[in-house]
Amino acid sequence: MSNRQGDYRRNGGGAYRGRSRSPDRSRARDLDGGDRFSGRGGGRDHRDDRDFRDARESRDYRDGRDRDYRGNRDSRDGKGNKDGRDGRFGGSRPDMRDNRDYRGFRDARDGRDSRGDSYRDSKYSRDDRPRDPPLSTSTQQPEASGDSTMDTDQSPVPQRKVPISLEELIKKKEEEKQALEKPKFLTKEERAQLALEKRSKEVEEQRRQQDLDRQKRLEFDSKARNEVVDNNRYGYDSRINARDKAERNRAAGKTNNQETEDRSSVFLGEKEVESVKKRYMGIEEKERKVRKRNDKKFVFDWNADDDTSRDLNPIYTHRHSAQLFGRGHFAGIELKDSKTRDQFYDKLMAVRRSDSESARATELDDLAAQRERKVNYADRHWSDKPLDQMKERDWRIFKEDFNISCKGGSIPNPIRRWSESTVDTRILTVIDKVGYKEPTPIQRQAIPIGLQNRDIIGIAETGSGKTASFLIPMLQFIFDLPKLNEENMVHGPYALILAPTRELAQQIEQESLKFATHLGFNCVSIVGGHAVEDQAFNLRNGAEIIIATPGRLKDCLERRILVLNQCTYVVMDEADRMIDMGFEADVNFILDALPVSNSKPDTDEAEDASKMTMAIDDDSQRKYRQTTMFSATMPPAVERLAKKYLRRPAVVTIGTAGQAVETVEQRVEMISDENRKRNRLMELLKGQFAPPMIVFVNQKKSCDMLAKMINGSGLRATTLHGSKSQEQRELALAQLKNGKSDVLVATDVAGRGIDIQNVSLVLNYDMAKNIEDYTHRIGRTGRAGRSGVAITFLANDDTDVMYDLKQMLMKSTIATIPADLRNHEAAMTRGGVGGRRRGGDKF
Ligand SMILES: Nc1ncnc2c1ncn2[C@@H]1O[C@H](COP(=O)(O)OP(=O)(O)OP(=O)(O)O)[C@@H](O)[C@H]1O
Repeated sequence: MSNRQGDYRRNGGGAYRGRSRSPDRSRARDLDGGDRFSGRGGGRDHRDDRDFRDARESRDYRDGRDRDYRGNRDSRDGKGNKDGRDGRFGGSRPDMRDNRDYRGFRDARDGRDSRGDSYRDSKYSRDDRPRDPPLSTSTQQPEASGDSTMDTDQSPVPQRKVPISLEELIKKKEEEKQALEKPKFLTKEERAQLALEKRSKEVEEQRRQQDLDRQKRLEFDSKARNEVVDNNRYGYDSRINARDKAERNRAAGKTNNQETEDRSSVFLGEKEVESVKKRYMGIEEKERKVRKRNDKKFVFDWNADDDTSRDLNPIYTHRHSAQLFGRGHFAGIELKDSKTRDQFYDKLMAVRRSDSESARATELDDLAAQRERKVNYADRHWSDKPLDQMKERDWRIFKEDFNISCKGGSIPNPIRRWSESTVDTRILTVIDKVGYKEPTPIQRQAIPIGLQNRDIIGIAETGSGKTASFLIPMLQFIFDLPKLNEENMVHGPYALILAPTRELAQQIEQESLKFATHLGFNCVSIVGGHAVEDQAFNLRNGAEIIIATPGRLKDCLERRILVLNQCTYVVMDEADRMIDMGFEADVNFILDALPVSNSKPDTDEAEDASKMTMAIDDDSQRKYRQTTMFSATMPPAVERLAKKYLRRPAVVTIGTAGQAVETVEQRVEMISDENRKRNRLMELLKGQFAPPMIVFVNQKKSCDMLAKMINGSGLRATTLHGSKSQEQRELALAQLKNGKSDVLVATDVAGRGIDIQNVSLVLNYDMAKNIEDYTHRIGRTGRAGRSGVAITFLANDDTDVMYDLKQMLMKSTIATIPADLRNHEAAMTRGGVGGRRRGGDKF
């Protein structure tokens, strides 16, 4: 055993060498173990002793944290432990590292000294294994040693503390430093412990800081209190007192709310307190006003007492109100008013003035009064002024009063009364006889224009007297022409009036006859439904005025029954309707049959009244042809006709073009079901309305059917539509006019121009196909200033016209729009059929 030990010892200092030379793993363990053994058994060997001490220290160290570290390191990256570098296990051979790894892992797991394990792993048996030296001392000897030196040092050596060398100390420190720098593995408990310590330190620091702050605040408060004593004389004491009081209250156990109220009342006004409460305490809110559909137009979200500005600021309680009197005066101040207020000064001045000064003052007063009289005179209403004193401003006001608007150059002033017009007195006499006291608006403006021989487009609401507005200038025009005789009557009439329907043509004839018979003029109507021969017979004596429907007139012209060689005055009544009915070609044919020698030039001369009223040439009395168009509606389709045949026309519009007359109350009922319509029709006809009444339908067969039904109910009904004979049509109208019928059931044939007195109700059993026809239909009532009612049954199919109808009802002040129509999808946007613009006005 000693030999073996000796062998080992000889190899002791060269552990590395021995290991490197021994690839065998078991041998390496032997060498390793031997090396360690000899090192410890070095006894007095200086180095060995140190080694021993190191080993002891190392063991102590290992028992502590290093063991964990080592175990961790070993198990983590498989590298050799620190002891290996000391040479005790040394070497970098992989086999050895494996061995160390295993040991390190086990150490970490068991928490035992790895050295013992190394011994166990060595080839030494239990008996041969050297004993561990006691930890407390370094003097114990190894159990065996093959070294002679050891043998000689058998006697106990007095213990001597050898100071550690400087190099080793540095090395040791270096190692410790490295160890500290390396990452340390901490158990969960240790980490928790560290976190607790850290937190407690933070809490401690916070408390310390709070104490410091509190201390500072107390110091500040006491300092401020001292200052407040000085400030009392400046009035700050009340605020401080309030705060003190609040503190006292708090001390006395008052509630927070009471306290806040007390404080608020000191600093804030009542309103402010309320608003603060509302903001922070959620005080109950006033209910917000919900605006109802039928409420007044302007509804505000606030009440008058919601205005807090008055209460908050005394400045606003006595507001200054601007003293402005009357508009139109300089700086808004009326001199008259200020004069009366200055009477005091006037009296004072009168007392103080000398005689000469008083005389001068009187003179000045007279001048002022004179000036005032002049101003007052000039400011008179147009109705108080003679014609020659009418100013431009007066005419403007006059036109505004009658809703007259004109387009075109050199438009003459309107007529205020019949006597002021330049119309022949014989005509005026007839006007008086007919009973037209005052001219209607369209007559006021269209007659003077017509008298200037200007072309006119006249647009005025239904029943507004358009017939007379073209008839009167026409009569005047004919007056200036040579009397019709045997010679010139073969050249045809002087004037031609075209109308879309026979009824309208005949009605115009009757109206014309009122005037013409008195004036000695002859009027003849040429309409369909009557024998051409009869009409030719009527023309045997010639006629100054012919009223015709385009179709029959064309027929007559083609058959040479009539010629238009001297026709110089042309009227197209309801021109839009003629085009609608497809008469445009016929109208063109007729107008082309007029002589071209007297057509007006398309220059500014056409607007020159002096030139247009004169004869074209000196040797004859021929005049320029005058062409006019009149209707209540004037859609753009008429523009083509107007452009071709009218020269520089003056466009006169009364009110808004296409608008229904304001005297008609329009009502709409949404009914689609036929049975309901019939029931409602009977209910209305037998209700509040007095005869005559007119019911409009869209189909001829509906006319007869409804008339039968109405007749069955006890009312007397008659019908008017295109399939009736002319006699039946005329009879129907005559019966309604003379009261033999109560109800006229008609198609649109009766929609235009038919003038029956006192029609109380127009009922659109079927809605008209377009808004123009609707306007004319409802215009059969409320004529010549009288009032009437128009009721329309609107079906869901009438989508094409809903938008225009809604717009028309909205414009009227006395119309009611049902919710069904107001909210109907088709009433929201313009519909229209075939791209045609509805209700438009080009002129
Ligand atoms: N100045 C007037 N004073 C009183 N009544 C008048 C006046 N002018 C016309 N009238 C009467 O007013 C009614 C309507 O006149 P007229 O038929 O000419 O109207 P309108 O505008 O042509 O109507 P519509 O557009 O329906 O054809 C007639 O009965 C007519 O006698």
